[in-house]
Amino acid sequence: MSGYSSVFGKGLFKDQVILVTGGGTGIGRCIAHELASLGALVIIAARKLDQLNNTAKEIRLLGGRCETMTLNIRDPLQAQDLVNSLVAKHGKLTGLVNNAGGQFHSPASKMSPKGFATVVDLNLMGTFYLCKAAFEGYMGEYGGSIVNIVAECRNGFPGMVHTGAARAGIINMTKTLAVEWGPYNGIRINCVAPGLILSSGMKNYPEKVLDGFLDNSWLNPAGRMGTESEIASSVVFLLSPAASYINGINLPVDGASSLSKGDAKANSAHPSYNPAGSKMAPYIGWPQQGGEGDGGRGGRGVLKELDAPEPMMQLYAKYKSMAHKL
Ligand SMILES: CCCCCCCCCCC/C=C/C(=O)SCCNC(=O)CCNC(=O)[C@H](O)C(C)(C)COP(=O)(O)OP(=O)(O)OC[C@H]1O[C@@H](n2cnc3c(N)ncnc32)[C@H](O)[C@@H]1OP(=O)(O)O
Ligand SMILES: NC(=O)C1=CN([C@@H]2O[C@H](COP(=O)(O)OP(=O)(O)OC[C@H]3O[C@@H](n4cnc5c(N)ncnc54)[C@H](OP(=O)(O)O)[C@@H]3O)[C@@H](O)[C@H]2O)C=CC1
Repeated sequence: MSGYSSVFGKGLFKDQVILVTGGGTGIGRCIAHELASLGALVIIAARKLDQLNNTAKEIRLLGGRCETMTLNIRDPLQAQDLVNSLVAKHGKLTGLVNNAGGQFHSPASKMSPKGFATVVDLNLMGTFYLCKAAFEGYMGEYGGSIVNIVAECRNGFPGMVHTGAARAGIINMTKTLAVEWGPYNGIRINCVAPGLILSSGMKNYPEKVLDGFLDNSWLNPAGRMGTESEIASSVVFLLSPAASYINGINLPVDGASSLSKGDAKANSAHPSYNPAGSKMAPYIGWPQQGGEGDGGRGGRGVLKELDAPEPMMQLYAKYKSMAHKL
C-alpha cells in the first residue's frame, strides 16, 4: 500500500549491534535469530561456547550476522570486559537483551539461604551488572535500548520464591533506570515477562515439576503454553523504534495466566500443608447485625451481606464463623 511507512521490515535493525545473553539456547536463541533476520549484528554470550557456536552457525547459514562471546553474568568484571571489547571491535552497542537466567523449583520452606541467594545473584545481580556495563561502556553517551527477560510474577511465584523476588526486583530496577537513564540520549529499558514457554529451559526441571506446569494449563485462559517466538516478537517490538515512547514497562506475555493463577498446591511438601482450608481467619467488614447464625444471608430485617449461589453462601457462613472479631 502506498502512503504508509512502517519500521517493520527486513532492515529494521541493519545498523545495530545487539547483545543477547543466554543467546545460545531456547528463548535467547530465538531472539537472536529474529534480530539477525531483521539485519542486526547479534552478539550472543553465555558460559557454554559450543551451544553459542551452534546457534551462530545456524544464523550465518541463514544469511544473518552473529558472533559469540563467553560470559558468566554473575561476574561484574566479565560483564564490563565483554561490553568494552565488543564496543572496541564494533564501535557500538545499540541494544541489550538480558535473557540469561533461571532457577530451580522448591517450596520456600525447603529452600536454603544459599539457594535463595544464588538465584537472586544470577538473575537480579546479573541483570544489573550487564545494564551497568552497557551504560558505562556505550549507552550512557550514545543511548540505546535494553530489554530484560523476567518471568511472570505479578501474583507472586509459588514454588519459586527466589526467582519471584529476583524478577520483581528487576522489574522495579527497570522502572528506576528508565527514569534515571532516559535523559541520557534516550536510553529505553523495559521488561518482557514470559509465562510458561515451550523452550529448552524446561529440560532443567524434573518430570514431577513439568507435570505440574502442564497441569496448570487449566488456570491459563489461553489453554496452552507459549512459544519462544511469542517472546522474541515482543522483544523485537520493544527494541524497535516503533516502541520509542515506551520506557520502564513490564510486558507480560503469558496468555493471561498470571491473572488467573491460584496455585495453592505449590507448597504441599511442608508438613503443615492443610488442604482442608486455610487457618488464617478472614476479615469480614460487615457489622455483626444478623449474628453468625444467618451466615450473612440477611433476613429478619438485616442487611444481606452476600448474594451468591448456595455453595458459596455456605462457604461464606464458614468464613464468618472463623472471622476476626474486631
Ligand atoms: C508449579 C506450577 C507453577 C506454574 C506457574 C509457572 C509460570 C511460569 C513458569 C516459569 C518456568 C520457568 C522456566 C524457566 O525459567 S526455563 C530456564 C531454565 N533454566 C534454568 O532454570 C537453569 C537454572 N539453573 C541454574 O542455572 C543453576 O542450577 C542455578 C543458578 C540455579 C544454581 O547453580 P549453581 O551452580 O550456582 O548452584 P550450586 O549447585 O552451587 O547451588 C547453590 C545453592 O542452591 C541450591 N540448589 C541448586 N539447585 C537446587 C535444586 N535443584 N534444588 C534445591 N536446591 C538447589 C544448592 O543446594 C545450594 O545451596 P546449599 O549449598 O545451601 O545446599
Ligand atoms: N521457558 C520458560 O517457560 C520461561 C523462561 N523464563 C526465562 O527466560 C530466560 C530464557 O529461558 P529459556 O530459554 O527457557 O531457558 P534456557 O535454560 O534455554 O536459557 C537460559 C540461558 O541462560 C544462560 N545462562 C544461565 N546462567 C548463565 C550465567 N551465569 N551466565 C551467562 N549465561 C547464563 C544459559 O547458557 P549457559 O548455560 O551456556 O551459560 C542459557 O543459554 C531465562 O531467564 C528464563 O528463566 C522465564 C519464564 C518462563
